[in-house]
Amino acid sequence: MKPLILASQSPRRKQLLEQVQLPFSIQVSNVDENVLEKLPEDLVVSLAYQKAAEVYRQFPTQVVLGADTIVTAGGEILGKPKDAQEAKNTLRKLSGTLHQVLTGVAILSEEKEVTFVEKADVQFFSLTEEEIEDYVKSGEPFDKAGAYGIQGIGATLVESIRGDYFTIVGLPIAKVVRALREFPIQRDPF
Ligand SMILES: Cc1cn([C@H]2C[C@H](O)[C@@H](COP(=O)(O)OP(=O)(O)OP(=O)(O)O)O2)c(=O)[nH]c1=O
Repeated sequence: MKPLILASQSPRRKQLLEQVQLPFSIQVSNVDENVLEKLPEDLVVSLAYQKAAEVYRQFPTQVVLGADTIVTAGGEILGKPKDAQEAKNTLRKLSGTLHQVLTGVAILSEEKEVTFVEKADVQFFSLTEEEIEDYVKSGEPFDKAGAYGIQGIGATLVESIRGDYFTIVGLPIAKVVRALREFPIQRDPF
């Protein structure tokens, strides 16, 4: 049985793995996220794979989990905003729209590799300029794809969702746990 490593600096991903009581450690990967695949589905899987692969190269006897989340709206990929201006522009684009959140997952081990992508639809309320300004001032948008966090103040921007809530937060935890059952990890509480 092998230890599980989460190749992520995301506090949300850490929390979700803790929530299901899987023992794991964290090794942060340093992947250049500017790689541009044509399809959003390919892009998130490729980024998740690269994050996991970088850590797996250093710990080839363990099982490594990587993930990546992006938002797509009107054919555009909206990643993490670089500054307040970009955060505001992103939120203006999402205002009143139905958009998609995609999370790619990659699990690597000596025995096998699994990759998959999960999608959720999110309908935003129409946002006022004041609402956008206030939200950006809160600082919450900066480390988040699409410049919002549904698990935080961003919850007030969301009218409805279709799909797995946890895909939006950054890790479709049920599918991840199910996929991990195929791997020889140290302890499966289920
Ligand atoms: C849409 C949305 C995104 N996010 C977050 C999840 C991800 O952490 C982040 C997207 O950035 P990612 O590049 O997927 O992940 P990360 O840089 O935070 O961490 P790492 O690469 O080390 O794994 O956006 C939320 O927390 N809530 C949301 O509602």
